[in-house]
Amino acid sequence: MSTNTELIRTSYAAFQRGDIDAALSVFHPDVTWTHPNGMADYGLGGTKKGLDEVRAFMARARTVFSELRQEPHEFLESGDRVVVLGVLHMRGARSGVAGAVRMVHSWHLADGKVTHFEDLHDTHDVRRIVEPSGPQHRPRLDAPDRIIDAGLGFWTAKVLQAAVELGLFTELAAAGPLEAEQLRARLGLHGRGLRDFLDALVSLGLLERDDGRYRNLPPADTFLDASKTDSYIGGLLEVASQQWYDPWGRLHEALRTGEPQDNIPEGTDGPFETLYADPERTRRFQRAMTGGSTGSIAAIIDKIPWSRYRTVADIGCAEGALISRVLRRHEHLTGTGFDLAAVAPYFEETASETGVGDRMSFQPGDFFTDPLPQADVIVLGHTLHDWDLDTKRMLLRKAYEALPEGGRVVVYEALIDDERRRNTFALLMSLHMLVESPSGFDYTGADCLGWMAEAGFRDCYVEHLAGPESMVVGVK
Ligand SMILES: C[S@@+](CC[C@H](N)C(=O)[O-])C[C@H]1O[C@@H](n2cnc3c(N)ncnc32)[C@H](O)[C@@H]1O
Repeated sequence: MSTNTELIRTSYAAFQRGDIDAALSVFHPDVTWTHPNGMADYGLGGTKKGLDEVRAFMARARTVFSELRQEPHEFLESGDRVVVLGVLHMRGARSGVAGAVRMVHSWHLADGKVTHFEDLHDTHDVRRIVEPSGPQHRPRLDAPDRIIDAGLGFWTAKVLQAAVELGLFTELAAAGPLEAEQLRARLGLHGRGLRDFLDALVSLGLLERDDGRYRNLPPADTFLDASKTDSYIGGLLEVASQQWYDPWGRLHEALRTGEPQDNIPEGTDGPFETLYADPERTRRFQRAMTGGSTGSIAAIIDKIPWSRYRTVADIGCAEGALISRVLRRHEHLTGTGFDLAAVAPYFEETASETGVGDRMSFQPGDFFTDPLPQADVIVLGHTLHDWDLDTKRMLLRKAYEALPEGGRVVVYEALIDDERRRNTFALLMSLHMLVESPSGFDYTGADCLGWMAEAGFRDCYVEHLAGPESMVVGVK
């Protein structure tokens, strides 16, 4: 190994031990140290010159982060430069929120001393950790109008769901701007309430109206046009309307009895077998899962170091959105979708439509009775939350058994924040499990880190993905 890389490794090791003097001993007294400008709000951005300024920077960093750990993964050396790829694990001092952010460190050396260091990372991700009042945190209900708005939240929900179920956005995407009367005829509507319905969607920022003609705004065009299969999320709203709305109407009953409210007759099979007995509901559910996972999948494609791995298995893969999208971006990978046999036709459809069918295959199975498929990376998306604690732990144990040394498990879903006071969506998702499943519940990143450690995983971390969702990653 070259001396430059060795030198830098010792600096990381010293920093990890908290031995700042040793960490800085490899730096030239006139070193320049550059941090992203986006961190200037916390007194950290810009370029520092000389060891005193670097020490002051580190002291400042300790007031912003109560924990800061660098996990270097790759050292790429070229001449007098070393570039290090890795992950920064941090906890916001004020927020208490922990998370991980990808980092690129660029080191310049001359005569065995570091002359310039630059830390590159996405400051937007850091902001979510330092100031957790981002999209996960809904406005507090601190005024009568806000309380009423939240209490009547189902009005907005039903307008959105009806628009999706009627195919309004898909029609507008295909036909271009249409007058209310044209929409009435094309969608087979009565006409009463139509203008209010369309203008409500204008007020919500999904439609625009010019000279009496309605058109999709970009969010509706991208996410609610069913013909854009890669970005469509409306499947989730269809299921919300047709399957979840009624049971949620009996939330109070679920809280009284602890029983799910989805009308599954007692003594029938598990929730998924009952759901999959009906092909129409099965198809709808598959589309809903894809819709709900689209944002997180896009982030996972970038946030796992896929170049180090050759195979990926998605446990509870539904129609295969994750496998097909990861494989499309990372052409060296092959993937296995593992799910109940009833899901096979929908997975095969995805395989044939996405152009990566030769690299993805379906393995039917039941994770209660079968081992999981062997792969370098095993993904469990929105799967642990369906089940009780013993099953969650059992699935992580099985994932550990199926991975090679160095392989990764990736668990992703809406994680409740560790203090259980911010991520409203994740808390509501857990109530959704109450209403929809016999024993499921959502959990915090800290909970999952604990279960992973019990299963034997090391170097575990939590990283934000999209909206209210995060992933927990562990290495075998
Ligand atoms: C909530 S969905 C999540 C789907 C997908 N991973 C996602 O995030 O969009 C749970 C998945 O677990 C699958 N599943 C349920 N019970 C299973 C079992 N016993 N064995 C294998 N898969 C199962 C379901 O069929 C479903 O596809």
